[in-house]
Amino acid sequence: MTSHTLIAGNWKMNGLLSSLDEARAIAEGSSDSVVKIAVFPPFTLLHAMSEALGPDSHILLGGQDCHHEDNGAYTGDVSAAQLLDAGARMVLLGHSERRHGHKEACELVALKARAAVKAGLEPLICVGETLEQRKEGLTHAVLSKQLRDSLPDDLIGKAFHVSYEPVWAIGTGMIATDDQIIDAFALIRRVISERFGDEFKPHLLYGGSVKPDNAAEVLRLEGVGGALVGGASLKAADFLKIIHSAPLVHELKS
Ligand SMILES: O=C[C@H](O)COP(=O)(O)O
Repeated sequence: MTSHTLIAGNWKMNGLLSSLDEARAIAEGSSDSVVKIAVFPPFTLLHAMSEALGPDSHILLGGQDCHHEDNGAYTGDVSAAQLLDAGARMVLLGHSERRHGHKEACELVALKARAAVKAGLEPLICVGETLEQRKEGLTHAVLSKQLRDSLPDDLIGKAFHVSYEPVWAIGTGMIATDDQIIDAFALIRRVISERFGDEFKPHLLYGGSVKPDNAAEVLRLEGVGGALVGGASLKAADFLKIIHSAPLVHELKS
């Protein structure tokens, strides 16, 4: 069974209205690609980007986080329904910059995932170990716990994606080795199929220092269904090179 490769760009806290030109250039430069493409701009650009790309754009937009409640007195937060209203179809959850920077626990990520699917968004849930945890031989234990506790039962039968992002590979230029990625993906596939059944095969992405010059190698690895790209998604020229180096489809392994 095959699925379209998903290349997702996380702009993090980068981008002003003037950056919409990059989004337009990404759309124009990938109009003939069947690779699934997603961009996660900051909240401030979501609606403007949706308008700039138009209602029939092949670029899927997503929020970088959402609150777990539908609405209420949560200053500074954004609900899943508000993301949808602004043009999002997806939402990033459990990114390590939130798990570590904002001390978000797995249980909170699970509540957010529940709110996301309830609103009709596809969650892209991130998991990954720190360098210390890897050195201590805890990678499998950490990934298993994050997957077990961050993925609610509400995801059963819903479209969602998981990205393996070793924390030490994010923004460092130090991409994980092929063996490390293959090993982590085998574990992630096993935990997800134990939890949701063999039939269920979400997109599994790799994230962490994916660049135009290493994307093709990562994306050809067994079971890698796409990439979550940070820094190299900010410039259309770089992001397009990654999109064009991706296989159009990949095998879904059980
Ligand atoms: O969400 C994206 C990841 O954090 C990867 O970021 P990076 O490509 O800048 O290393």
